[in-house]
Amino acid sequence: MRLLVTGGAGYVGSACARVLLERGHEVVVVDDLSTGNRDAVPDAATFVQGDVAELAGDVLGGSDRFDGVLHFAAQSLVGESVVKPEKYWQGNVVTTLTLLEAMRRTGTGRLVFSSTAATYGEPERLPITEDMPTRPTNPYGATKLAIDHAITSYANAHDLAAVSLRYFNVAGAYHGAGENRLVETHLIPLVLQAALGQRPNIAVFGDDWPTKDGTAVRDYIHVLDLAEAHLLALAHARPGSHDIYNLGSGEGFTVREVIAACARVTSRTIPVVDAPRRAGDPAVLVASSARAIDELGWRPQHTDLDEIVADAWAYLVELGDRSHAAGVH
Ligand SMILES: NC(=O)c1ccc[n+]([C@@H]2O[C@H](COP(=O)([O-])OP(=O)(O)OC[C@H]3O[C@@H](n4cnc5c(N)ncnc54)[C@H](O)[C@@H]3O)[C@@H](O)[C@H]2O)c1
Ligand SMILES: O=c1ccn([C@@H]2O[C@H](COP(=O)(O)OP(=O)(O)O[C@H]3O[C@H](CO)[C@H](O)[C@H](O)[C@H]3O)[C@@H](O)[C@H]2O)c(=O)[nH]1
Repeated sequence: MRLLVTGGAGYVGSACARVLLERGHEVVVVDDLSTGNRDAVPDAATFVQGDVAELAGDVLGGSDRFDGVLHFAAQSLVGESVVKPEKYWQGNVVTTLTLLEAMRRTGTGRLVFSSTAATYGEPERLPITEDMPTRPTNPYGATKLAIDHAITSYANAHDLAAVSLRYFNVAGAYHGAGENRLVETHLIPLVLQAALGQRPNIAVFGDDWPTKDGTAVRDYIHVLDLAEAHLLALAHARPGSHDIYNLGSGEGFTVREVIAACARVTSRTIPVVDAPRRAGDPAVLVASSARAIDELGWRPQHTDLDEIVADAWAYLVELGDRSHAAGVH
């Protein structure tokens, strides 16, 4: 297929672009490099630098038709979304509505959208299934939920073939695609940067959550397993239908367990400090991926936390001075 990958210079988008190319697809990446890196875009992809909201019409309307779009481009930091919600409503909802219109006008019929566990908010029970209430606890999750609703109505009214993948916490690395953001807020890369001495310590946000050690629980999914799910979703998408799938490894780890895994894998001492809870964070998020396993035939292969951390560590070590964090203290 000939595919538009928005956000293909970012962490997840660049890993998926690699896997799509490996399977023989043609990939055009549109990315404004606001949080992504030019050198993360695979050489075999065509790269167009700029804002999806401005470029989607022109790119999709070009002489060669696209078979589909994988839409990764987004603002995606929970904490930032609480203090700058306007950036999230504009950058996520308005941008995606523009993309959906460009797809409709150009007859581009297939969409795989990066939704999130953050659409559910604080779950009533665990693991989280797709039929549970969606009550986001932060603007980031609210914007992704609004987009999911918009996609459903485009599928119903305009025959869009759409799949939303609700990722839980993505981690690990694949062939040069890993987490290297200018402003890093995600737990595993921050802990590993502390292990490398690029940061003085890791702050644990809250030790009074209702969990086994008082720190928040998340479900970490390997970026390569996630990429495989995108390929399956592309093949599965049917006109007039919008299917939603949770994607996680199905096991929850506390922040302290993640730090312990990082210490094991790196054999380094990781200085830890306690800090207040982060605004907008739910206590526990653990996925049921049963629907993706049943309907997409998804088989996650890299669910072991130490393996996930080891891949992230190998990426960071190989990155060396090219890491944005190398100069940060
Ligand atoms: N990383 C996770 O744990 C996680 C979990 C759930 C969902 N997601 C979703 O997955 C997607 C990818 O996340 P990521 O972690 O790779 O983030 P990222 O910040 O590494 O990548 C996002 C990419 O999109 C680009 N971008 C943003 N807005 C753009 C715009 N308007 N036009 C063009 N390019 C734009 C950025 O430059 C960046 O390269 C996001 O939609 C995010 O909400 C991520
Ligand atoms: O320095 C830090 C960073 C994070 N945490 C904690 O570690 C856990 C994981 O935090 P991340 O920032 O790594 O990830 P989030 O769970 O906040 O969010 C991630 O997963 C969500 C879905 O679960 C979203 O989709 C979002 O895009 C993605 O960033 C949270 O409890 C957070 O409070 C710390 O204690 N210290």
